Amino acid sequence: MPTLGAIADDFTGATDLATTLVARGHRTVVAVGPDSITDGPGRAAADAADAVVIALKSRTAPVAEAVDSSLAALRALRAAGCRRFYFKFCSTFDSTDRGNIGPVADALLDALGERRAVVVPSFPVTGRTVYRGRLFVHDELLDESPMRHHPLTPMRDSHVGRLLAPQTTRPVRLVGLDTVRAGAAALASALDDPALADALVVVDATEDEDLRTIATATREHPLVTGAAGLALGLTGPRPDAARAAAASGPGEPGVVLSGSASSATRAQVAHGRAHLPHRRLDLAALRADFDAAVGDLVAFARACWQRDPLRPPLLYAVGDLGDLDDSPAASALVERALAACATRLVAAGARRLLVAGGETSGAVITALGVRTLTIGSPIAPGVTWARAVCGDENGGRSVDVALKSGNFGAPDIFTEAWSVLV
Ligand SMILES: Nc1ncnc2c1ncn2[C@@H]1O[C@H](COP(=O)(O)OP(=O)(O)OP(=O)(O)O)[C@@H](O)[C@H]1O
Ligand SMILES: O=C(O)[C@@H](O)C(=O)CO
Repeated sequence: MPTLGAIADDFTGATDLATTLVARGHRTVVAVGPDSITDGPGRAAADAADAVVIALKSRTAPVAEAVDSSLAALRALRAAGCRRFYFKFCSTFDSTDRGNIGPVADALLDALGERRAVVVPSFPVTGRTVYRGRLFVHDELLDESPMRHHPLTPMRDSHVGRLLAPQTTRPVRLVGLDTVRAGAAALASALDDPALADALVVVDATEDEDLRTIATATREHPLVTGAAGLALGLTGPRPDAARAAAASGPGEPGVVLSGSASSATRAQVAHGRAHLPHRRLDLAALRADFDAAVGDLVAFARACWQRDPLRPPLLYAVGDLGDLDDSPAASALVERALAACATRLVAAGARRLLVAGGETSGAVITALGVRTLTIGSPIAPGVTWARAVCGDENGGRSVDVALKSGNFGAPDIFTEAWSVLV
């Protein structure tokens, strides 16, 4: 029976957290939405796990919808037996003045009858650190990093407290690195200070050891919030937690579907364009005749498989920022198109899909009717292969999926990820 329940605000974040939990000794299942673990095989998978991560597509949803789905996830996790909870948001704090990090954290605290929670975006292995409340992405402050230009959540400040304050009804407080470095006991008593009793508390961390200290200091807190880094300090009961074997064999058809406009993905798209057969989504063609435009992309991918099964085609939405279309429906159109490509390509034989972008991954996995994901071979920090069973409407096929966060992975990930799939 699981004891740790996590709610991730997007799908790449869910597999990011799950891969860290597996590495730390938790048998972990990723469930697609709260309903996936209420009965059937999803329920059985949850019962056999130490940790369950529920993947939501709530990061950029309307606030009320994000709150409702997060509360539904909390109810499902409690019903499954979980006693501690982890709200996983993005390591670059992707959100707007309205939310959804603050409103979801507030709602989860209220539902648990709790008053305060730590807020820990730091994830040093991917370059995210927090010092004096400012979030850095490698050497740059968040608002000076390419996250400034994100199509859905442009990050125009780097002070986590200032980003969070307009989103929450609670006061926002900061606990600095000096307190963290004083050790878990000192940090625990600092967090128990009555001045922080009702607050969301942003905690500095620049190294993995800081995250382990924060995890130890908060081990009695029913709710923690953060990126995946905090899970480094959560030791599970099974150091040998197994990883799923691949569903597909080498040479079986694969595809890269990229809807991300993030800078790391743009470098990966550039590398992919140099080494893989590729096509960019044509938004005008999709608007004019959606089915025909998707049909062209699918036909292209199938022809690529026939020519060279070892070089998966790359279907991508953004090569450079000039490709971005700022009309309101463009992002939904791209998500719908890549999701339609995924279902049609799986029907045509695709067994391995590398998807770039959290929203994009949510659209693809939902369209495939996947209910649970089992973590397989790791690819890069925060990126892993996972084994998924498609819904009956997609033939119930088992496929391998890698859900890559927009800003994770080396430039050659689209060509190199396949070699670790065993
Ligand atoms: N050409 C385009 N014009 C407008 N919107 C686009 C275009 N291409 C992609 N998008 C949209 O941009 C959004 C990118 O978000 P997504 O979460 O998929 O990537 P990301 O933010 O880089 O990833 P992550 O959340 O994992 O960091 C998607 O909604 C996608 O549909
Ligand atoms: O924390 C991160 O950066 C990622 O897991 C993520 O949330 C990507 O969308």
